Amino acid sequence: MVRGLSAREIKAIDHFTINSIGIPSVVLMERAALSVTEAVLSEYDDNENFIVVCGTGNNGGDGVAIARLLHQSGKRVTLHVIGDLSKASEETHIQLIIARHLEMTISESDADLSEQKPAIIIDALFGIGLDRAVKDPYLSVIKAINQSTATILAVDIPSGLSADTGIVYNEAVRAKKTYTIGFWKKGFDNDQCRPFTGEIKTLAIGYPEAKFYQHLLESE
Ligand SMILES: NC(=O)C1=CN([C@@H]2O[C@H](COP(=O)(O)OP(=O)(O)OC[C@H]3O[C@@H](n4cnc5c(N)ncnc54)[C@H](O)[C@@H]3O)[C@@H](O)[C@H]2O)[C@@H](O)CC1
Ligand SMILES: [K+]
Repeated sequence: MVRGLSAREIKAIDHFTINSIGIPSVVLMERAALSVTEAVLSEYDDNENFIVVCGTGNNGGDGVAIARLLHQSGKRVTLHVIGDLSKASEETHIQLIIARHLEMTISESDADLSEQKPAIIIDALFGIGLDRAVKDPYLSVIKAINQSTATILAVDIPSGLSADTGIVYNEAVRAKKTYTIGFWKKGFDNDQCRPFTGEIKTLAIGYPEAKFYQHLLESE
């Protein structure tokens, strides 16, 4: 079994893939979105309503792209973006422009998160960039997600969980299933994270084979 990687190792592989191999960041993001959307539709295609809850980092960017792809496949998609949009990453900013051009409505509040009867909520608030306890507005959104009756699916890692330790800082999304991007996270080996990750599926998104990035991995 391939060992789980730390957030630092994955970020180094991302940087190497983008800057030394030459696969643009938004291409990786689009491939991540395509892989998650395909996996979600293969399992939950009979669902009509989706709520995608996004942060402003690249995990959020994955989420905006997933929302757009679900929208284009004819699903009813409500897209929430939580946080200061002016601080959105470059890739997430691009995804938001695309979504707006496709006339998707983008809600910046989490008001109707629990009222609506969404069949599925997709958690794209935080990914491997989470490095501290979550505060409002994210904290109340995570609680609202966990209180909903929806099926909860996490993008890359359930928001609130440390990718390195598998431990919850203070609150985390309790997902039924986690679609993790590219690599198994070191924290997933900690069984305490199972109530938050649910079943984990690792999705390939075109990272180079291990021989190209072996030199970036911390020694065992
Ligand atoms: N091109 C790329 O680099 C790719 C990135 N991917 C996605 O990008 C994610 C990593 O994205 P980012 O590194 O932008 O980080 P995240 O999107 O995980 O987090 C966003 C930002 O939140 C801040 N933050 C951390 N803890 C916080 C807290 N408790 N409260 C408020 N803000 C907090 C950090 O500054 C972090 O940059 C992965 O999990 C994955 O989903 C994938 O799409 C693969 C390709
Ligand atoms: K997430």
